[in-house]
Amino acid sequence: MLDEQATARIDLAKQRLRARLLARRRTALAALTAGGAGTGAGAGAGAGDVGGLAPRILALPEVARATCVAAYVGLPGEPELGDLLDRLLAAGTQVLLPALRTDLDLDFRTYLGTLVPGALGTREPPSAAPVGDLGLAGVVIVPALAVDRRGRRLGRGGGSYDRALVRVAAQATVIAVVHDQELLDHVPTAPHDRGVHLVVTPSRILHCGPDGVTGEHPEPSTG
Ligand SMILES: Nc1nc2c(c(=O)[nH]1)N(C=O)[C@@H](CNc1ccc(C(=O)N[C@@H](CCC(=O)O)C(=O)O)cc1)CN2
Ligand SMILES: Nc1ncnc2c1ncn2[C@@H]1O[C@H](COP(=O)(O)OP(=O)(O)OP(=O)(O)O)[C@@H](O)[C@H]1O
Repeated sequence: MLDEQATARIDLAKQRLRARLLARRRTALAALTAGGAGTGAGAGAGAGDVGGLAPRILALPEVARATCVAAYVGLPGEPELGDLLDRLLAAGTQVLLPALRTDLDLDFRTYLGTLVPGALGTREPPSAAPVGDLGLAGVVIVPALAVDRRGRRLGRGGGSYDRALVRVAAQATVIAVVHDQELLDHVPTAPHDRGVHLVVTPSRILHCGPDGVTGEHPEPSTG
């Protein structure tokens, strides 16, 4: 266990980093909007990610073989996921999406093609959509503000995903999606923070382990 001072130091480091990363996303989004590129499908518009990450995520073997994938609906400033959710559905994959509860914990509901507005600017399956069991997802795709090469993840600060990821099966693959410049050398984390196995950016796919990157596509020397 960390003492109170150590925990406070980590929290402060996270808060500062979060503020910097969110400011950068806002600036990039403003520049994109000012440039007339539009805001994508109304959510998830990200600087320069035209076309989205869907094809590369769908081509991952872990995703291709999963019968149930938990994902999320993009928010403005996040990397553009394109039509990932609908393509998963079309492939016959069960898709679970988060619905934000008032305590900031997440329910996961089955995506059946419709979304309604949720809290804090999110969009979620309607409340009538069947609740899904996150423990049955073979792949869990999570949003992040930053990730490091060991798979340590910084979220928006609600602890939503830290709590949700506790419910994920041990053998599931957790994938974080960030912009290239949000792949950092070090992300401050506390013991409760849950790491990720794979990081997808608009130009790279990294496999992370406790000692750092264990594999990369494309290989750095060939890229
Ligand atoms: N795409 C996506 N979905 C997600 C998350 C996320 O980070 N990204 N979350 C990760 O945990 C949860 C939602 N948590 C959130 C936490 C804060 C804000 C937020 O700061 N929103 C803006 C706009 C608010 C509004 O429009 O009302 C803000 O408060 O300034 C949004 C979602 C679940 N779904
Ligand atoms: N498993 C948990 N159960 C209860 N509270 C938790 C849990 N994990 C984290 N928290 C609390 O949530 C708050 C935010 O945590 P943290 O800064 O790690 O969020 P984050 O990982 O950046 O955000 P998120 O998980 O929402 O993407 C902290 O006060 C933390 O104590």
